[in-house]
Amino acid sequence: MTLPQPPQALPCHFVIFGATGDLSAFKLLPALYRLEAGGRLPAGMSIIALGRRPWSGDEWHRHLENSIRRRTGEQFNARVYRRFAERFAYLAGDLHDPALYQALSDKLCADQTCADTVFYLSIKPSDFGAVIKQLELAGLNRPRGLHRIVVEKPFGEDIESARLLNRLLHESFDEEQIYRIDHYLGKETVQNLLVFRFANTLIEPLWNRNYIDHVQISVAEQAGVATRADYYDKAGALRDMLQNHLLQLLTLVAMEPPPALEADALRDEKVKVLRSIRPIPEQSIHAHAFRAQYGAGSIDGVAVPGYQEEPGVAPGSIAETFVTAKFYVDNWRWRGVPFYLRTGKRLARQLSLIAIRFRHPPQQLFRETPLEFIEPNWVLLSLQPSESMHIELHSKQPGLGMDTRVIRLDASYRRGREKTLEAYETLLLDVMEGDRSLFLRFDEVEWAWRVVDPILRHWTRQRDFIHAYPAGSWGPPEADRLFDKLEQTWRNQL
Ligand SMILES: NC(=O)C1=CN([C@@H]2O[C@H](COP(=O)(O)OP(=O)(O)OC[C@H]3O[C@@H](n4cnc5c(N)ncnc54)[C@H](OP(=O)(O)O)[C@@H]3O)[C@@H](O)[C@H]2O)C=CC1
Ligand SMILES: O=C1O[C@H](COP(=O)(O)O)[C@@H](O)[C@H](O)[C@H]1O
Repeated sequence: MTLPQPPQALPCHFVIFGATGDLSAFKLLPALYRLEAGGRLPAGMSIIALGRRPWSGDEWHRHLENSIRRRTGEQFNARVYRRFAERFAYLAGDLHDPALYQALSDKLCADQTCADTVFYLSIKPSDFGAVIKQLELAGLNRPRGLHRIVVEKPFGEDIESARLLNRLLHESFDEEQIYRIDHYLGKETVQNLLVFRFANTLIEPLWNRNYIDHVQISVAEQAGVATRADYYDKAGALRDMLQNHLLQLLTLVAMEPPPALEADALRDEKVKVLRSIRPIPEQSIHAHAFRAQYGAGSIDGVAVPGYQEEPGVAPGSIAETFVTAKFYVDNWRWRGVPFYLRTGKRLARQLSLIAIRFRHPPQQLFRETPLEFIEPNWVLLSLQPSESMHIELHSKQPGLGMDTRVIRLDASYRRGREKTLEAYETLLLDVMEGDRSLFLRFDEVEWAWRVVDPILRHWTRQRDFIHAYPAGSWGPPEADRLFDKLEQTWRNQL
């Protein structure tokens, strides 16, 4: 799946904006540590962590060590950690303040021979523009063509701001320097979806409206908003998850086989899917999208506060922590097949699952059992916590009668203790090696905004109401109104 890329030198510096935040603590720093442990970080590359907190170097290093220990547990290796920690310097400051960029420039330019830098924007989207402008004003984007900039999702806050952001980026960086990241594309389970579909002649002929009743894509989290309200309260689940991760999954389920497993060929096919999604008319948003916010409840028997009580959440906030939406891909393969997408925080269980439900057989062979009562076939692609793939079929129960039971074929791709790289390890390595294959092209982002923009506009007008669900549930039952048929219900387990 890798396109030949122009050779790019390994970077000398890796700069993280938002290094004190959640993404950094839980995903970026542990991924960099694992790359260090695997001997994959460029020798001599320094890592500059930028945060708002006025921390000393020691305070930063305590935070760094805690983050790594928390994620590595018994795998923590003190020798590797020492080598890793030596790469870091912490710079405190406000990212709107030119003084921060002066201090950064002093650090980066101290060694005149070593220039190539990765700038990683692990901050809220409304701050992306300010950082890009300040980098330009401080001359840190020069010489043009040299550095790389990684921009987290959501890329913008709606279609217009995404276009503006893209224009702004191109004023300072060439397209080859820009890495629009969606870490779901770095997950092996997600990449395996393409292999499952396009390397098996058994599957592909059934993968269409003639055999598939509907598709469900769920990303359910048990975690709440934690310390991320500064970002999340303005984003909400639609921008945070659905516009990017879930729509990317939808495109991979629905796309046509590309002419080659090459980055741009894949992107072209994904864009075709996004372009084929039927626009939701403003007057029927309520039948296609649903939002809600968690209230107090309990997760695994432990009481947890509601969203409104979380630190940093604005009083009376109507940010959605749960969203479900129904889309139709109006093309020859999929017309009439609903794609149900759902994601939420503080749900009953962590479950990221693509569940494909097949149609009932056309003939009622088992006279006592009406067709609607026969369990349909499912293909279940579980992304996490279990990384597995199952196909549910019917088989005869042993005995004299003709009773059937559901059997499951295990099509999981990982055997035993086989290890894989985590998404951020793969993607950070790609950035350092200059490989943009798994990163988004702007038209993908733009078309994805086109899909969700009508929902955002409608919700902005309805600023006064949001449904509620207790933490630890599967969301409000009212959300089921999106299903086209009574027999369609969410699949909440593998
Ligand atoms: N958390 C996750 O699991 C994932 C997050 N992302 C994306 O990563 C980005 C960041 O999210 P997340 O880490 O969760 O958000 P957080 O709110 O946890 O972190 C935001 C970071 O930005 C810094 N910051 C905010 N305002 C300023 C400012 N004015 N000056 C300097 N620094 C500032 C904060 O510094 P300080 O804390 O010191 O105030 C903090 O380091 C978002 O785009 C999100 O979509 C993507 C994938 C997963
Ligand atoms: O992008 C984000 O993703 C995480 C979930 O990522 P996962 O790899 O653990 O599934 C989500 O918690 C976060 O809100 C969002 O910003």
